Amino acid sequence: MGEEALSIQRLSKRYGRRPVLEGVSLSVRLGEVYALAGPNGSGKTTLIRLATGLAFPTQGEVFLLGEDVHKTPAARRHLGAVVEAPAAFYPHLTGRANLERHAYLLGLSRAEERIREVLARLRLLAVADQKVGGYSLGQRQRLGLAAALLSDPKVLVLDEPTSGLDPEGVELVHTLLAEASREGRAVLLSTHHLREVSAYAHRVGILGGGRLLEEVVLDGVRRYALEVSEPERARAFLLTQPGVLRASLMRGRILLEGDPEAALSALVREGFRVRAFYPHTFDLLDYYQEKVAHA
Ligand SMILES: Nc1ncnc2c1ncn2[C@@H]1O[C@H](COP(=O)(O)OP(=O)(O)OP(=O)(O)O)[C@@H](O)[C@H]1O
Repeated sequence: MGEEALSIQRLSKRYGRRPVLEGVSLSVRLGEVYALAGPNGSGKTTLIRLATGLAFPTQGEVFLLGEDVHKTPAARRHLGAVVEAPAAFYPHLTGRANLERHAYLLGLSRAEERIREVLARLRLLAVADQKVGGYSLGQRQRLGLAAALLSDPKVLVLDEPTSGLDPEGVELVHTLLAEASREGRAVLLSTHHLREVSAYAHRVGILGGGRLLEEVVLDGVRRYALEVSEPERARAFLLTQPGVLRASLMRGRILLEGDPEAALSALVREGFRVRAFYPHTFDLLDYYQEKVAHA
């Protein structure tokens, strides 16, 4: 993971007397995808708008590659963003013409090739020369993403990029996010789709009551659950075995990190009865519901 690209520091926002965000700090590195989750009204969109410099905080700062986005408007040159769904386009212009206009406003010269590239990436070439007024919600959403990528930004900020998309569109966005990460971009996005988040995000921040309740690191480590006789003794035994990195007890089961085959055969050799053995997937949705319920 690269250097810190987006840094949100002690951000607070009030509307009138009503606090919407209170002292939220987080940062996203180059190559990292950070997903914001939280119930309706928890402040995700507000945070995203503040992060892009479109709204001003009551307190706190936002830095894009070291530049304060609210004090130095030029900091936004590092940024590609979709902050409303669907993004606003001229309905009487074609998708391509909308992107040409966007490129002109961004000051991009000789943008035709780049426009073709982002249209292809978002699978919009077939409708590129049709008026946006006739686009489906999903096509409009994808055009928003194409516009966000146009300037080849280091930082992408996306408010619910998969909302309104069909399963194929959702898959396309996931691929795009994974690519963005490989290309070294930093991505901050908001989402309600927690079961999918582990497919593309490195970290998830859970917002509740205007605060960042927790950050969950999705480290991609494979874990296995073992149901075995005498779990405590089996755990202690496993910890002595080569190839076992970690073994912990979780509601009567063993949670294992390490070589699953070596662990399994060692247990059987030692005479433990293994009743079940399966990949353990961290259930972010369960975890999230528990966090939000206790917030
Ligand atoms: N311009 C505004 N003026 C007054 N209150 C606002 C304004 N914008 C947002 N709010 C309030 O701030 C709170 C947070 O809203 P926000 O849209 O950021 O939440 P969210 O987490 O994005 O919700 P959702 O999941 O529904 O998109 C809400 O209670 C909302 O009513």
